[in-house]
Amino acid sequence: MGLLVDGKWVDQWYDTKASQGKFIRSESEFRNWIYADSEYDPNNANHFPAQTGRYHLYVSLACPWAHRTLIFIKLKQLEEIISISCVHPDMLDNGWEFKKDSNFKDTNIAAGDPLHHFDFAHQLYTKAKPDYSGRVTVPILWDKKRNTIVSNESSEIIRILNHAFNDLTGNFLNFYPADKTKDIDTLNERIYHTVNNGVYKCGFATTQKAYEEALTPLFETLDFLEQQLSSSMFLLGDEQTEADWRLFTTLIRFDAVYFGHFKCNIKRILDYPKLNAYMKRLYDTPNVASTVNLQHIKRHYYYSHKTINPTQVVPVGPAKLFT
Ligand SMILES: N[C@@H](CCC(=O)N[C@@H](CS)C(=O)NCC(=O)O)C(=O)O
Repeated sequence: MGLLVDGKWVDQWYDTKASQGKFIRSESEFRNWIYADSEYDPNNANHFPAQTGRYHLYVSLACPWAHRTLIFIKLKQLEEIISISCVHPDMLDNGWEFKKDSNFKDTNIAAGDPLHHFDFAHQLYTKAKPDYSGRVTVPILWDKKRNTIVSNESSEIIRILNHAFNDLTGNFLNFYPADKTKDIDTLNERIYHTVNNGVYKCGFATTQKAYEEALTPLFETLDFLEQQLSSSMFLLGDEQTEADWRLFTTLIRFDAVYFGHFKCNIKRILDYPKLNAYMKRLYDTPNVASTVNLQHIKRHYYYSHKTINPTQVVPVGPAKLFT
């Protein structure tokens, strides 16, 4: 685990000393946008045009943020428009790596970097910006034409995928409809801070206080969501929205990883009847189950985070995720 400093790779774990043991996530750096023809402005350097075959999405099958983008590729039927490949689950001294490994083959997604044949994801960042300083994260949405990173911010990549390529795919499913944007944003805000990032705040905390300060709101939100789901199929009624998919990728990792490895162990998702049934409903959405790779998920967290799990032993359980 490390980061780039002025374009040079430095192997360094998260620094929590300056923040009283708290894990603080850094902001994503590449924040450009892809637009459909009618909205694209060629004079704006932050605009990229929606085109078939032009973009490549680098994901980790272990990563909940990258997982959102992969789910949107499936929901929006973008496989023929955007190519995809995945990194190796182990994120060690060199950060994310592209090495191919028959032990971690995914039947749905090719491994490696088919565009540049790089060894490490940090090489993509320095190709896009030679003096880049910051973390090297996935997902990475790459433009093959301008040879640069369009975006490395999953919340924005899913908004792009939700809309920009509609005319090319003919898929007009909208997970961020105009009449629900306020409610989605409100839910996203709470779920991001207390659940999506909340589990990381628990897991990467280096003081008891910082850990407990993250644990309490995490379970308050899970209790709230259990209530919320007592009267509807999805978080905002009987139609899926972006908020559901942002929550799903954390829920599906919870019992297998966050409960043990990140010490989020007041309750499992299995102990929440409504949340568990909801997670199964989302999992059963066509083409979604194929995006869930528990082998990559468990291996990544337990093997890569040596400060939390120095033996790197990966647990065998849980026996089941669904009731
Ligand atoms: N805000 C980013 C966060 C992405 C992120 O933190 N990804 C993790 C993997 S789960 C990562 O690549 N971490 C590497 C690091 O922090 O050095 C997003 O949502 O896209």
